[in-house]
Parts: sequence; structure tokens; C-alpha cells
Amino acid sequence: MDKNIYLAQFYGKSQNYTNIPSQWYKKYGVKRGLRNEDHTGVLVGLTRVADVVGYQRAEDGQKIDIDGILYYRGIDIRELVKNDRDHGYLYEEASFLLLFGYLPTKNELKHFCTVLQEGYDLPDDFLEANLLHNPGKNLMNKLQHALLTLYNYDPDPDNTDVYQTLRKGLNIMSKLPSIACYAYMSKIHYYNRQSLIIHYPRKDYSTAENILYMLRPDSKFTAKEARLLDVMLFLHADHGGGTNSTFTNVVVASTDTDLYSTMASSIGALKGPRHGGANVKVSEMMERVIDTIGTKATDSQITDVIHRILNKDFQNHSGLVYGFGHAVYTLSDPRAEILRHFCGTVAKEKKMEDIFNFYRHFEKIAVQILSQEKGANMCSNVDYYSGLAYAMLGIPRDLFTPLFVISRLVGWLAHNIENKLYDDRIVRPATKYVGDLMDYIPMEER
Ligand SMILES: CC(=O)SCCNC(=O)CCNC(=O)[C@H](O)C(C)(C)COP(=O)(O)OP(=O)(O)OC[C@H]1O[C@@H](n2cnc3c(N)ncnc32)[C@H](O)[C@@H]1OP(=O)(O)O
Ligand SMILES: O=C([O-])CC(=O)C(=O)O
Repeated sequence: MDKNIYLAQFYGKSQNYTNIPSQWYKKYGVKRGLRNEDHTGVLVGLTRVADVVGYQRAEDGQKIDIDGILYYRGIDIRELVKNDRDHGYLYEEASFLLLFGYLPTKNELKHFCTVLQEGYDLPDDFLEANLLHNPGKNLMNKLQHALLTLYNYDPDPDNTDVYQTLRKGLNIMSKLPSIACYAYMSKIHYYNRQSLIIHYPRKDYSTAENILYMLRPDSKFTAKEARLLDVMLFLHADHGGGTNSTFTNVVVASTDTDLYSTMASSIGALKGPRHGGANVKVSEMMERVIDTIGTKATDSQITDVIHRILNKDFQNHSGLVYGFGHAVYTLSDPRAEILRHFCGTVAKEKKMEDIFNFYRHFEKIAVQILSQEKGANMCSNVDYYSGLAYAMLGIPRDLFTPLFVISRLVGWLAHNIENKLYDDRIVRPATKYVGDLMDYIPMEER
């Protein structure tokens, strides 16, 4: 008999012993998902790295929804993008700001970029031994694997001293773009039988320029393309201490484990489709929607397809309209606003206006329907337009979430360091035992 049948039987029977009725969570005052009754997050820390604002409190404590604002070290990200004078290192500048708490001078930024650029080279046999000989079918898992392997190349890998954490973290940030690009090349070479192309990163290039340089067979890109990718990396760099992958980082690091294990845990969290992995899901969902109703679809066709998604009758049956909703933002996610603007500008050049206009149309209707159906303001989030922006840059879907990792690594690092410096307690909340006490029954009497 198939052994799985036994397993299914044990599993079925277990429901009599393991069930926890949903009303008990309320009864015992459990904050599910670390959320308060009004869905806002439970306070679990203090930070000066970033602030994510989606609502205000009235004098009587009532939650008032507002347009979203994201601050990096107290500076509105819109100000940072607006004042970026096309120097091409916005992501590096924001990384400096997030890590050190102040805006770098020209000279400081130059030295900081030199530190990153000096770390671009991978250890001698790393590419051959770990990436080419060992292709991975999911690049997020491959990034975790590669990071855990970098541990072996560090002469003092378990040192979690704050300054060493900073140095190791910057070294990982330097190397991750080439690791991700090569992992992709290795994957398509092995699984898709495509030619293997390896371009070594250039030390005079920014993170964004190098990614385009390494990914494109002819290594060519325009300044406008590099700027768009630089902005993308900038927009994903941090999102406060409450976001799942950053909280994961802090939880894991609080055990004093090594930085490689900690970062690998955050990558695992970010991969999830309710979190960073949503950028892939949006792209798949929108492709399927466009295949089904076309870019010239009417309001009622879009409304119909959104209801099908909500009713789990379309695509992956999760019931989620990916790219919408957020734990903090209500009326708008400022990153989505910025990305919409950039996508609109680039769409014409890339002859993708039809698709961009469809995204706009779908977005307006999805926001209306979701807000009505769920009884709360819901907006498009950063993941809604990010895949479209990457597609405009010719970046493959496999790399959408890895690019999020490349960017967010600095946020994880900044919070990791902040927590080591000022909080430094093992994270250890409590759960209440709600099962019965049982007598042990000897085997022959069961
Ligand atoms: C970088 C990032 O991580 S951005 C987020 C990327 N994730 C996505 O785009 C996935 C789709 N969105 C979601 O799953 C959610 O909106 C999240 C995970 C982002 C936020 O979740 P929460 O804050 O827990 O949502 P919240 O509790 O306010 O949701 C209220 C209700 O709306 C539903 N809901 C929320 N978002 C969506 C959505 N996009 N589609 C359908 N239903 C949704 C929830 O399932 C919940 O339904 P219920 O009351 O029937 O259980
Ligand atoms: O804040 C969140 O919960 C998710 C998010 O947008 C991010 O991590 O960028």
C-alpha cells in the first residue's frame, strides 16, 4: 500500500488533537501576525533608520488614512529622488545615509563607492565551484546557498562584532550583484540550453550599471536605463524594522549567529509572494490577464477578471490581487507613485505604452474593488510596477526578487547593526499552551 495513505490518515486523525479554534486567539488576546485590532503593527522596537507612514492618529486615537510617505533617516524619499543630480549613484548614496545616518559629502560618497567597488571580485574559484557547477532552479534559493557558502571564504565568519558586521555586510553587498547575474546565467545555460555569458564587473561602475553590464550579452546600456535601475535599487533599499524580512533579520541576528545565516534567513522571507516575491506574481498575473482580455479591455472586462482573481478562479488560486494592499500604507505607497511616473516616461521609448496604460487602467479598478470589498483603503504597492520597470529594462523575471535582495541588503544591515548597538536582546516572545494535559498511555493499551 502507498505509504502516503498512512500519512494522510495520521494527518486526518491529528485534527482531533491539534485543532485551535480561531475564536481563542481573541479570547487570549493574541496579536495574530503581531497586529493590533485595527491591523496596525504591534510595537516591537525603536529605529532611526527609516519611517513608513500610512496613517495618522486623531486625538481620540482614531486611525486616519493618509497618502504614504517613506523617510530614509528622516528624509522623504521623494526629495532624495528629486535632488539626485543624475550622478548615477543614488542607491550608493542612500546606502551611506541608511548605514551612517547622514548624507555623504562628494568625497565621502566617492570613498564609500570605492569600498564597495574593491569588493566586487568574487573569491577565486567561487564562480566555477558554486555557481557554474551548481546551477539552481530558483535564484532566491541559489542566493541563500551562495551566501551560506561565502561563510567558508571568510577567515573569521562567526565574528558578530558591530564593526565586523558592517565590513562583512558591505562585502556581501559588493558581491551579490555578480552572484545573482551569474546564478541567472548558469541557470539558463543549464536548464534552458542557452549560451553561457560571463562579464566581469567593472570597478568604475555603480551597482546599477554593473547589473546591466553583466546581464546584457553586448554589455551595452544607456544612461537613462542605468538611472531607472539605480532608482529601482534606491526605492527598495529599506522599509523600516517592521517589514517581515527585516524583522526576520533582527530575530535571527539576536541569537548572535553569523551574518551569512542571518542574511540567508531574510532572503527566505523576502522570497514569499506576500512579500518581495509579489513582484514575480504581479508579472505572471498581469501577463495572464492581458492574454485573457487584451490591453484594450473595457472596465467591465477588468472588473470581471478581478472578481475571478478574488474568487480564486483565475491563475494561482490564492484569492490575492498581487501588487495591492499593504500592512502600513492605505491611500498610496510612495514608491509605487514614483515608479508609475518612471514607467510612464520610459514606456514610450520602449514602445510599451499599451501595456503601461493597461497597468494604469487595471490599477484604478483594482483599488476601487479591493477597497469596497475589504472595507478598507487599499492601494497599489511597490511590487505592482517594479516588474514592469524591470521588463522595460529587459531584465528577466527570474531576477526580479533577487534584485530586491541586492537592494534591501543594506536595509537589513542597517537594522541589524542598530539592533546590535541599542537593543541587543534575544527575541523571545511567548505563546500560551491551550492543549489538554494527557496521561501517558502504554503502547499495548492504545
Ligand atoms: C514589498 C512588499 O512586501 S509589498 C506587499 C507585496 N505583497 C502583495 O502584493 C501580495 C498581495 N497583498 C497582500 O497579500 C496583503 O495586502 C499584504 C500581505 C501586503 C498585507 O496584508 P495585511 O496587512 O495583513 O492585509 P489586511 O489584514 O489589511 O487585509 C485585510 C483583508 O484584505 C485582504 N487582502 C489584502 N490584500 C489583498 C489583495 N491584494 N488581494 C486580495 N485580498 C487582499 C486580506 O486577505 C484580508 O482579508 P480577510 O479580512 O478576508 O482575511
Ligand atoms: O513594509 C512591508 O510590510 C513590506 C514592504 O513594503 C517592503 O518590505 O518594502
